[in-house]
Parts: sequence; C-alpha cells; structure tokens
Amino acid sequence: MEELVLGVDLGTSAVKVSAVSRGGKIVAQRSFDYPLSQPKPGFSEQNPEDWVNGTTMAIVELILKDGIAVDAIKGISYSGQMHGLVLLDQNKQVLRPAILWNDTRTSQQTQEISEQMGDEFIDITRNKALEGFTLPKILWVKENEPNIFAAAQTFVTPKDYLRYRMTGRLAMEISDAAGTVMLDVAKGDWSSEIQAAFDLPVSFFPPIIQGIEAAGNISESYALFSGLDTNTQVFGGAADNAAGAIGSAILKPNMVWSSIGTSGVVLKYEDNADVDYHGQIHFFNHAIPNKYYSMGVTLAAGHSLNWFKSRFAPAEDFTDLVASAEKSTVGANGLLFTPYIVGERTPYADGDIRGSWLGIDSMHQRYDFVRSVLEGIIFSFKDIFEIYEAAGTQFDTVIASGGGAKSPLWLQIQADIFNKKVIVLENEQGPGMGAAILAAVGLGWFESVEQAAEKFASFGQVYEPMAENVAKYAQIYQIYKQMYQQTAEISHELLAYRREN
Ligand SMILES: Nc1ncnc2c1ncn2[C@@H]1O[C@H](COP(=O)(O)OP(=O)(O)O)[C@@H](O)[C@H]1O
Ligand SMILES: O=C(CO)[C@@H](O)[C@H](O)COP(=O)(O)O
Repeated sequence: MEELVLGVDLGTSAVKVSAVSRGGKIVAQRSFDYPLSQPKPGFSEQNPEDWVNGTTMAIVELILKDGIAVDAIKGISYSGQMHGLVLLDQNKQVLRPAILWNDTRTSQQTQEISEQMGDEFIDITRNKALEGFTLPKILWVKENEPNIFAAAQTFVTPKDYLRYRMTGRLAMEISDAAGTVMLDVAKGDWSSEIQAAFDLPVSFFPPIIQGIEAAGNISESYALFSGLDTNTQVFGGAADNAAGAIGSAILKPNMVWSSIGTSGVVLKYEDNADVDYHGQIHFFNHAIPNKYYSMGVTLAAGHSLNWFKSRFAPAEDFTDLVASAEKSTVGANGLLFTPYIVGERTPYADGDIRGSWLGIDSMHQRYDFVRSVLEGIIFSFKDIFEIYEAAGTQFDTVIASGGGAKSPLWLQIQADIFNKKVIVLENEQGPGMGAAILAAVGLGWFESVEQAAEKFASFGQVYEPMAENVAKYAQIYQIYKQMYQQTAEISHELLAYRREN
C-alpha cells in the first residue's frame, strides 16, 4: 500500500484536497465549493462550518469514490486563505461569520491603528495596517458588535480553525499569525506592544506553531465524521501564498514567484528578517522554520482579464481570447490599461482607485484592448519589482504560476516587461502541493522543506527576455508609472456616482 499525505487547500471559493504520494505524485484530488456572503457593500463573510463540511465532503469522496485507503493517509497539512477572522467563545464555538481577507469595512480601524502606533506598528509587524488584515477586523467587532466581542475568548484564521475542528487542538501557524499583523515578525511571537496598545489580553492569542510542526492527530469525533483514522498525524500548514511558494519551489533569495490568479502576487523568498521594506510591501514569517517572504499584491490580476472576457467576449474561451493579443503590438498600439478595477493594494494601498484606459483611438481593435489588459497587469507587477530594486534586492529568476501562466504570450510579456527569465512549472499544483510538502516533511519523509520541494516540483519551459521588446516596454512603463497619480483624483471624484448605482 502506497503511503500518502493530504494537502488541504482552503481557498475563498472552494476547498481542494490532494492525495499525494511519497514521490510527489497527485494520486487523487477532490474539491468542494462554498458560498461567499456579501451582506453589505464592502462586507465579505463565510460560515466556518462550510469549510469543515466542504473539506469533509472532499475527504469522503477521496475515500469512497477514489478508493484511497484510510490507513495509507499518514499525514495532513493545510494551505489557507489568509487574514480571515474567526472569533471563538469560551467553549470554542464560532461567535459570528468569519470576516474575510477581501472585506473592506475596516477603513476607519486602519486609520486608528496608524494614529495610535505610527511607524512603531510597521517596525514590529513589518506591514501597514491594511483593511484586509486581521487586527482591523478585531477592532471593528470591538467597536461595532461589543456583545460579541465581550463573549470572544480567542480567535484563529481560517485554516487554523479547520485544523482545530479536525484535531480538537487550537493553535495558530506562524505564517498565518504574521498575516494578522499582531506578530512581532523578527521575534516570531505575538507582540506585547500591540496587545497593550489595543487592550487585547494575552489569553486572547492562541499558541503559535511552525508549518511542519505536529499539531495533533485526527480526533475521535472527526474520525467518526469523516472516515479518517486517528493514527493520521496533522501538521501546522501555511498561509496560501507561503504554501504556493513552497509548492513552486521558491526557495532561494534569487527567485521570485509571479502568480496570476484572481489576484496577482509577486513574492520573494527572504533568508532572514534583515531587509526592511518599511511596509511598502508585505513581509511575513514563512512556513519554513526561521525563513521569511515578502510580497506585493495586485488585487485584480486574472480578475481584470476575467472581467474583460465576461463583459466583452463571454462566448470565447480564455486561450483564444488571450492568443488574439498576438495580433496587436508591444504596447497595444498605444493603448494603456491600469488594472485597478477593485481598488489596489501594492504599491498603492488605495481601495477607492479604479482602472482606466488611456490612448483609445478609433483604429483600436478588440485585440488591442486584450493586449493592453495583459500588459497593464504585468506593469502593475513591475511596480512591485521596482520596490525590490529600490531596496537593493537582487534576483534573476521568475517562476510563473496561476491560471495566467497557461498562456505562452502572457509569459513572454512577463519576461519582456520584467527583463528577467521566466520559468513555468511542469505540473503546477499550487498551494495544495505546498501543504502536502509540509505534511511530508513533518512526517520525516524528507529532512527539510527545501529537499521535499525540490523533489515534488519540476521546472519546465524557460522564457528569455527579447531585447527589442525589453527596450520598448522600458519606455512604455515610464508612461504607465504616471497613470496612478494622473488618474487618482478623477477616480476618487467618480466614487460618489459609482456608489449611487
Ligand atoms: N488559458 C488561459 N490563458 C491565460 N490566462 C488564463 C487562462 N485561463 C485562465 N486564465 C486566467 O487565470 C485566472 C484564474 O487563475 P487561477 O489560478 O485559477 O485563479 P484562482 O485560483 O484565484 O481562482 C483567470 O481569471 C484568467 O484571468
Ligand atoms: O489576502 C491575501 C494575501 O495577503 C490573499 O492572497 C488571500 O490569501 C487569497 O486567498 P485565495 O484567493 O487564494 O482564496
């Protein structure tokens, strides 16, 4: 009987559970969708019970439909959507729906945090207090739902809640703890300064564990519910971006991960906490012990293309639509697009900015618009590269991932705009593979995360920058860079009319 681990990828729209062999082969995979609730503009919530039920359904199907033997499952670990707030009472019952990473109700609280702690907050947490992060959500509940807050004994992030339900043991894994912006990142522990500043008792904070650390076994009650065995060991896991980077073997400081999913992420592995980006990009503890990663986020990366397709080419498939951009030119025949269609995070932490096209000409064809969308998304990634360059950070290799990495044209655009070689993974599996790697290392199948990731991930085609295109894009990027400043005021003025509809 082949020994397996389960990597549970707890996303925002679905959970995907992968059964992975010791050799890194995915032998079966099941996923289960759950709803997102948006009860008011800017609110984004989920019912934690849906995560537990969805995961259980996926596991039951792996056992019953795919014939995975329960006693073959030696270990389980997780990748989780980051920053979500799950508040628990004294009996560890959920007090209200989870407030998710993409919920923007907390603008006032982010201001309060800056006013109260100023730069000290960034020095400790290595991040700005953005709306998506967990601390502002806690303060929102404190101010707006005092009865719920009074009953709250502790909190966790989404995958840490799921792990609690599967093991009966409550803990916060360190890469997700960093995303709460209540961690002293360099010390790797909860910050007593933040606890004191916001009057949060020490008892409110769960113990911190490492990504590869044993977090217990499957509990008897969860074994009854799911069909799993209580001999199966459970390990800490990782925040989804940390897990994605591990699954893509981003393991050296010369490597950057460029991921085009719904949102876009540019992520860099960091060997230590010495580099200081002063909160311009996120800086978090890694799920690899004593390692870190930094990242910038384009809120609407794949989402911009998705939006374009749904409005202007609903019947076409992605591959044909993206390939049509070949008919345009470098620079889309003088058309520029900013992908701020749901606001932006990096480098402009501006929830109210919106996208624009500049240079529209009556000669433009639809394919020019498609090309401008592909290029605008990569220019916004280039903005993140510029932060790295300004900090004197060196890297030479970009590993491309996410749905956007399916297009050879888009990969070449990345190589040309970044002026770096761009490499794709041969069998990309995303964060679930990172989760499986953490379980495999936790079980002792490998000596280190690095060793396991090198075995599980294999690199494929390399896209080299083309000198002529690099030169043109370098000029066009100088124009793109002005677009945020030039459009921000107009965009903010239009806000009133947008909300009227
Ligand atoms: N064939 C394709 N070529 C280029 N981009 C694609 C293709 N198919 C999907 N995409 C892009 O990938 C995005 C989805 O990526 P994915 O990694 O699956 O996202 P998520 O996990 O966030 O749902 C889509 O929004 C779309 O922009
Ligand atoms: O907020 C962040 C990272 O800071 C997001 O990356 C969420 O963690 C995304 O979750 P999914 O879109 O992968 O579900």
